[in-house]
Amino acid sequence: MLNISNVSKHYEKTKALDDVSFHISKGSCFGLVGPNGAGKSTLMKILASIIHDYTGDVFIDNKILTPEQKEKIGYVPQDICLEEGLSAIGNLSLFGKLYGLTGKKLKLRAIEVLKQINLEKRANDKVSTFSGGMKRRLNIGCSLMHNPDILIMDEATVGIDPQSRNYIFQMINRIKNDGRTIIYASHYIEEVELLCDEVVFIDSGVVVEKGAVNDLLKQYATPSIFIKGTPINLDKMKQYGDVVSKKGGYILSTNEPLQVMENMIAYCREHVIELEQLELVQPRLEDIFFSLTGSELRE
Ligand SMILES: Nc1ncnc2c1ncn2[C@@H]1O[C@H](COP(=O)(O)OP(=O)(O)OP(=O)(O)O)[C@@H](O)[C@H]1O
Repeated sequence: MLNISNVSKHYEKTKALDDVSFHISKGSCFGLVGPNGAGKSTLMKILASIIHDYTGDVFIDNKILTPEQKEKIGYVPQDICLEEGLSAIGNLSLFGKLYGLTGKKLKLRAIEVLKQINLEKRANDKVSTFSGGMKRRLNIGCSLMHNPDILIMDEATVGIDPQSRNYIFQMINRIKNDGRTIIYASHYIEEVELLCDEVVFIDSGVVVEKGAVNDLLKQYATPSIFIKGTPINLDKMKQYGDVVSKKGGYILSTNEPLQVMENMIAYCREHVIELEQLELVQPRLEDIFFSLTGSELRE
C-alpha cells in the first residue's frame, strides 16, 4: 500500500532522515519507534504532504504521492490543532469543508465522527472548555472527516487521562477492523506493542530494523534476568551470558534464566551480597531497540 523509497531530509545542517526505505501493508497498524529527534515526525509530515522538500519517493498503491493521493491520508499532528472558540461540531465541519464536504453530507459525517470519538454530549460546547483528552479525541476526529484510507497518528495520546486513552485505543481498533491502515508513533512503547502489527526502528534518521512485532521479539529477544545488588560481581555474571547495565542494575541474557537465577542466589548468599532485585525480564521492543542501538527510547 505505502512504499517509502530512499527518503532523505535535511534541515539545513541537520540530517533528519537518511535514505529511509520500507513498506507498509494495507490494513496494518504500523509503529514508528525511536527516541526524541529520531526523525519520526519528519517522516510523518512527508507522508502527510506537509513537508515537500525531501529526496527519494513515496508511493501509495504504486502511484507517486501527489495532491490527489493526499486525500487518502488523514493526519493527526503531535500538537493539537483546533479552533478553541468553535464547538466540537464546528471544528469537525471546518475540517470537513477543507476536504470538500458540504451541505447534508458534511452534517451527517460530522455527526457520525462525533459518535466515533464519543463526544456527542459535548457537540455544541466550545473546545476551550474541553479537557486535554477530549481535545485529543476531537483532533483525531477532524482527521477522520474525509474518511481516509490511511491514518497517520503522531503522539496521539500525549498528556491524556486513562479513559480518553481507552477511547482512542477502541477507535484505533475500529479503524483497523475497517481494513484501514494506521501509522502510529508514540513514546509509549507499550502502546506500540499493544496496537501495532509491524514496526520500524529509527535512530538518528536511519532505519535500524523493521518487521512484524512478533517476529522481531522471536528473532532478537534472548531470555534475560534483571539483577540489582551491592556489591555485585560483574565477572561472575559474565560467566553466564552477556551483561549490560541498566536502571542501576544489570540485564543478563541467558538461555537458562532459571538456572542462572538459582546460581546467582547461591553466589550472593555465599559472599554476603545483598540482592535488591532479581527477576525474569519479559522481552520488550524497548530492549530490542536498546540492544540494536545502545540507546534508550526514553530519556
Ligand atoms: N523545523 C525544523 N528545523 C530544524 N530542525 C528540525 C526541524 N524539525 C525537526 N528538526 C530536527 O530534525 C531531527 C528529527 O526531528 P523529528 O521531530 O522528526 O524527530 P522525532 O523522532 O519526531 O522526535 P520527537 O519524538 O521528539 O518528536 C531532530 O534533530 C530535530 O531537531
